[in-house]
Formats: sequence, C-alpha cells, structure tokens
Amino acid sequence: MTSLAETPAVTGVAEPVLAVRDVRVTALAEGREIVKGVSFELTPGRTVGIVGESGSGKTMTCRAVLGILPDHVEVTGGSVHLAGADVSSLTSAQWTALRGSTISAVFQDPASYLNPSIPVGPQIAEVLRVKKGLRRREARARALDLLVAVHLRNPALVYTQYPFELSGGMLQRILIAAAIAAGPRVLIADEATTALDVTVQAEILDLLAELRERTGLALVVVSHDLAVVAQLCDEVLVMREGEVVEQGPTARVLHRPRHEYTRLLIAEHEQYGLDAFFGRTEAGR
Ligand SMILES: Nc1ncnc2c1ncn2[C@@H]1O[C@H](COP(=O)(O)OP(=O)(O)OP(=O)(O)O)[C@@H](O)[C@H]1O
Repeated sequence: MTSLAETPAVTGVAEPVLAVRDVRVTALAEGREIVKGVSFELTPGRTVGIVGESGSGKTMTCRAVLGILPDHVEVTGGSVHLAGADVSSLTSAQWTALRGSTISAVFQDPASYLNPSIPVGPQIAEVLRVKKGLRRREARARALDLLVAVHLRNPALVYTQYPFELSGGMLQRILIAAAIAAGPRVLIADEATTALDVTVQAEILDLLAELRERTGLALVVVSHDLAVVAQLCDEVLVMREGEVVEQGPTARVLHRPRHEYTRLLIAEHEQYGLDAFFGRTEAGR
C-alpha cells in the first residue's frame, strides 16, 4: 500500500503520467528526420497543446507516443515514459494492452474509426469486453453510462444506431466514449474537432475539459487552431518543420510570443478570425 507521505496530492509533487524527452522520428526510406527533438511532461489533469502548420510533425509526435508510427518510420532518439515505464522495450502485445487502458486517442474523421455495419453501442461495449474483461450485460450497462457521460441525448436510442445515422459531432462523442471506456490516464486529441462546425467544436472542447476535471485525465491536444489551444491547454509547443520553435505556458506564448513563427501563426489566426467574421456577416445580409 502507498503510504500517505508518498501520495502526490499530499506531497504536492505529481508524477508525470507522460514524459517525452527529446524524441526524434525518422522516415527511414528518405533518411529524413521528421520530428527533431520534442520534449514535454504531463501530470494528471494537465493539458499540453501542439500547434504548427501542416506537415510540421504534430501527428508523427503523437503516433510516436502511441507506438503507432507508419511502416518505415521509426523513433530514432529520445525516450517516452508512460506511467513511469519506458515504452521503447515494449512488445507489440504489451503495446496493445497499454493502448486504451493507459493511453488513448481520438482523431479527425470519427466515422472512419467505426465499423459502419455495427450499431455504435455494441462497438463501445466491445472495447469494455476486450480491455476490461466485462461480461456482455455489464459491458452494455457501462457503455450506456459512457454515452451519458459524453452528453448524448437519448443514450438508449443512440446505442442502437449505426454510424451513418449520427452527425459528425455525435460520432466524435462516440469515439471519445470508446477512447475513455477503459479509463486511460492520457488522451491524445489530434485535430479531433477540426471537421466540426464551431458550435459543436466548442461543445466537444467543453466535454474534454469536463472529463479532465472529473477524472484527472491528462490531455495532448493537437490543433492548427490557436483558439482551441488557448481554451484547453496549460502549455503549448509550436512546431515547424519537425522542430519545436517555441514552448511555454499557453498564456505567455500566445500573448508574448518570442519566436517570429509563433507571431506569424497568431497574425494568421487573427486575420482568419476576422475573415470568418466578415464572411458570416456578408452571408447573413
Ligand atoms: N508514412 C510516412 N512516411 C514518411 N513520411 C511521412 C509519412 N507520413 C507523414 N510523413 C511526413 O512526416 C512529416 C510530418 O507529418 P505530420 O503528419 O506529423 O504533420 P502534421 O503537423 O501532423 O500535419 P497535418 O496538420 O497536416 O496533420 C511530413 O513531412 C510528412 O510528409
């Protein structure tokens, strides 16, 4: 049993649940380094954001952390510690056991992660059967609880519906429910709200924040949208061409950017924000 003195809440020093140190990723066929030394730490209930233009290495960083890099792309430097364990020595069976139960992820385009010919409820129940060893009836009850937790109205009906019957926002809630089903400590959200309209996007971000507060989930949020990062993240990494050009507390980075590229991203965001606003008011006339 852990003594009280060792409990993080008592000592005030929470152990990082995810520690990424100087991670490098290389595309072996081209001999090109596509992630050039990324470092960050996450303690329970905290959120780190990764921003940067398309192709800057955000997704490859996440995939390195999740142990799901594409063929011929490998971690070639640094280390990833998940719940204190160095993941570099894990076998693929150990990775499979860890994914979902310790670390989980949601991506853009939720429909592509669901089986179109099976109702969504049983797909969540299946995660519970496989990852938590629940029996059919328990898994169904727990899956219904999860549909409630992600604020889907009429969960009993949604349980029986097929992916094509649900909106993009509802599908992303289903994916979040499946991702948190086995009680992971870290959730990676990679452009998870990008395809959704602004109102639904805000609801999903609120949901992630609520889950974080309620369960102590640690979040890694990847987005090209600075507003998403501003809303959710304690710390932000700004990436360009595989490199972290700036990193720090979100408020400092967004209000007092030190790197020229961060200033450019902020200027583009402001410009885009104005355009979107004027576009809407034009359309509204
Ligand atoms: N399977 C692959 N093999 C080799 N290189 C790849 C592969 N997939 C992606 N890359 C390269 O890795 C680099 C980083 O890509 P990554 O997907 O991490 O960028 P990103 O910042 O997530 O961009 P986006 O916002 O478009 O998703 C890019 O130069 C990309 O071309």
